[in-house]
This record gives sequence, structure tokens and C-alpha cells, in this order.
Amino acid sequence: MVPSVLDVSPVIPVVVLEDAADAVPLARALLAGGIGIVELTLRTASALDAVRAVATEVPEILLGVGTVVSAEDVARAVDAGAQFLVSPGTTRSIVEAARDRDVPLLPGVATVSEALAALELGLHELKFFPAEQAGGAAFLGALRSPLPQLRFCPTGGVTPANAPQYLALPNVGCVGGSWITAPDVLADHDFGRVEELARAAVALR
Ligand SMILES: O=C[C@H](O)COP(=O)(O)O
Ligand SMILES: CC(=O)C(=O)O
Repeated sequence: MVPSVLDVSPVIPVVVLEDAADAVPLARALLAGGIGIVELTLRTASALDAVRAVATEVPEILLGVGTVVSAEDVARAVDAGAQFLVSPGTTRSIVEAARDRDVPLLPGVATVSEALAALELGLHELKFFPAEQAGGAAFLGALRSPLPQLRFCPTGGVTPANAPQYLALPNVGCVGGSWITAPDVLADHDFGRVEELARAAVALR
């Protein structure tokens, strides 16, 4: 049984991978650093090859596909091996496509009305995106009182410096962020650095 996506790790690393050959060593470095989950975004031509490689060669990691912006993306991601899906927003067609494939979806919201609309679609675990730009930890903290049934993964502008403020909120399960797999780290193929950053990220909570 797949655990709730929000409860695997304090941080979901959000990855934009240019070279699919990096995917497997990257996933192994995250695991070695104590992070058992990864979100590979559909933002590069190599994304689906990367997903297929991790699904085949690193089955121990919970494999998500992000930047899912259509029902077609849901199909492509799940066919490639995605175990969960992440979207920057929430649409009925994406929600229904993910349900049809029986794959957990973490869709994004940025306002109270979007959170209510997601609730009407039966969703209780959401991404808060873009977190820093949309109101940060103070905004999410204020949602807790009227909407205690919702839990969030704030993503967008989250850093090791501000992550603890989010992780201290009772309606936050984990945060998402790209700092563990930042472009300079990936450009250097520095998987030892990925492991170090992963270990430091796990210690944030
Ligand atoms: O999914 C959203 C972003 O790509 C991650 O945002 P970030 O680079 O600000 O951590
Ligand atoms: C930003 C976002 O939610 C994603 O790339 O999946």
C-alpha cells in the first residue's frame, strides 16, 4: 500500500532533469540521504525517460511526476511508472484522470476558494503553490481554523531557511522544493552533494 504522499519525508525534492542518465544516481542519492520520495517534473524532453528509468531501477523510492497540466499528462506519467502525480493547479479533468488510473494526485491551490473547490472534488491533501508568493506560512496557518480537514505540501520558494516555519504547522505534512536538486548541483552531476543536502533536509523537522 502506498503511504500518503505527505507522510513519506519532510521534503519532496522537485526535480527538473535535463539528462535522463542522471535520474537513477539521483534517486539513489536521495535514498542514501534518507529521502524516500521524489517528484520528477514534466518540464524537459528527458522527463519520461527519467521516470521510466527510476521506476525500473530504483523501485524503493516513491516516484512522483510533477507539472501534470492535463489528462494526457496523467496518462503519460502513469504509463511511464508514476506512483503519484503533482499538478500546479486543480482541474476536474486532471482529478478524474488520476482517479481513473487509481493514482494519488497532489493538486495545487493558492486561494481559499480554490481550496474549497478542491474539497468539493473530494480532495483533502493539496499542494499550496506557489507557497511563498501566495502568502507563505502565515496564509496556511490561517487556513487551519476554517478548513481543518485539509493538509498541504507548500511548494514554491521554500528553502532550508523557511521550511521549518511550514513544517511546524499542523496542516502541513511536508514541503516541496528544488534546492536539493538545484541546477548547479545537477549540472555538476554531484550526487554526493545531493545526498548531503537530502540528509540536511531530513533534519529540518
Ligand atoms: O514545483 C514547483 C517548483 O518548481 C519548486 O519551486 P522552487 O524551485 O521554488 O523550490
Ligand atoms: C509547480 C508544480 O506544481 C509542478 O511542477 O508540479
